[in-house]
Amino acid sequence: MILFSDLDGTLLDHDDYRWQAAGPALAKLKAANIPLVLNSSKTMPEIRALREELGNNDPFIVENGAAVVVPPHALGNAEEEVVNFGATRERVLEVLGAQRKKGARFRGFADMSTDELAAQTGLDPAAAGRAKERLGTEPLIWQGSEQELAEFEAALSAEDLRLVAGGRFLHAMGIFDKADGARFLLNKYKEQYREQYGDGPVLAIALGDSPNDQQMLESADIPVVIRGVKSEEVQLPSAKHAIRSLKPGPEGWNECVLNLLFEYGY
Ligand SMILES: O=C(O)[C@@H](COP(=O)(O)O)O[C@H]1O[C@H](CO)[C@@H](O)[C@H](O)[C@H]1O
Repeated sequence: MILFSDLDGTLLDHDDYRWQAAGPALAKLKAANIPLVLNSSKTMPEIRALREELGNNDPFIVENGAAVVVPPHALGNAEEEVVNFGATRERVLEVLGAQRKKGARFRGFADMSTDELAAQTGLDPAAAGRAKERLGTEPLIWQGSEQELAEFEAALSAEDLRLVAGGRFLHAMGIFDKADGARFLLNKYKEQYREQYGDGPVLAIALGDSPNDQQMLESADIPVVIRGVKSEEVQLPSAKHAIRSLKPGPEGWNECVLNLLFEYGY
């Protein structure tokens, strides 16, 4: 069994970013040696800081799938490996700049000071600084009309970029998503398990709360939609053993993961 989890609004509370309500399920996963792959639109420095807090040593996926990081000693790697997907942030910012010149109205992380971003998100200034260290995506607040947004999306698409909605921001990025990173790691885990234990099913569970989690949820064997500000916009893949949490954020995460662990005999 492998878990892929979104962060904001899923493992972390939407407002105060705390994960502690998920403590019991996190402890049980660790005791059972089940990998927990953090898969978020957050940046590499943000996720590194959280992994340290959680004592998590598993691979992780940053910026909506812009890069996968396999740490040393995971999946047979001696050294850290970073695999990049899609466009670079320079390319994203270049296209956004050109759109702004044509009249698109938005405010992105690159336009905000650390203090402004902290005020906007409720992150403390150090954490807001880590959120600004991006490599392949640009979160933004749209300030134009719905009609202008549709035109903006079409213009990005002509440049092989797209917009994906997180809980707070729209993310301008290349043509990749959280599912690409999850599939990449799942295949690596399957190879490793085959070598260690022979052929056998590996159950992939994915937890998320927003439209930017849709593809990751669809690619999992068990999609778990955590209740949150945008979770009604997430479609449950009907052919699967899908779950919606009753409680929001880390409380819902805790309940669903404990139930699944029990159901699968852990
Ligand atoms: O768009 C958003 O609401 C969140 C979504 O993050 P998840 O993919 O849900 O972990 O991500 C952005 O905002 C966060 C602060 O609220 C930052 O920490 C992230 O770096 C940024 O991508």
